[in-house]
Amino acid sequence: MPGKRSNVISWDEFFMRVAIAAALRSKDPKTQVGACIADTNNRILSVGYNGTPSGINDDEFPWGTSDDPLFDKHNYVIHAEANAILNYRGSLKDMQGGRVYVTLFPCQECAKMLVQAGIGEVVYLDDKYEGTTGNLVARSVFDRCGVDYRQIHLREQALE
Ligand SMILES: O=c1ccn([C@H]2C[C@H](O)[C@@H](COP(=O)(O)O)O2)c(=O)[nH]1
Ligand SMILES: [Zn+2]
Repeated sequence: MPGKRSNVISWDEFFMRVAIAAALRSKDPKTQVGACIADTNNRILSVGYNGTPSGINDDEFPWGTSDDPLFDKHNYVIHAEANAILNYRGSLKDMQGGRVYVTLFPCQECAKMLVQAGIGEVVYLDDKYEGTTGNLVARSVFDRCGVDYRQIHLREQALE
């Protein structure tokens, strides 16, 4: 009888790859973000990526930044973490102590939302806004609210 495969990917890697797959759906030409929420039993609860509100066609949306707030994408886009929380159709109680896997360290608004959703740990890939005010506030929110956060790095993985 053949033995079982042993070189399977870890839960961390699995959920982060799901978050990456979600980010691939993003129409933002500069920054694509994906989020995957897993519960304490390693079940995926929800997934999201940064995109426009459902009433705005993301194919026709002007995806730039502008001095005019009405034409700046930042004022319209729903962040990946927010979409992951909002996409969940079950009870928010299910997220208590769960983990969110994000391809980019959350902004301060998402940090507050993740705390309120009951997320216990943030696992992230990229931190390209490290050191900015929003990034420092987000870390402060997590620190004050007892939410752990850690960065992971993915290795190349082919199916064998
Ligand atoms: O917590 C976050 C922070 C940002 N995003 C999204 C929102 C925007 O679509 C991009 C950021 O655009 P920049 O041009 O890099 O400022 O990332 C998110 O989903 N979650
Ligand atoms: Zn955000």
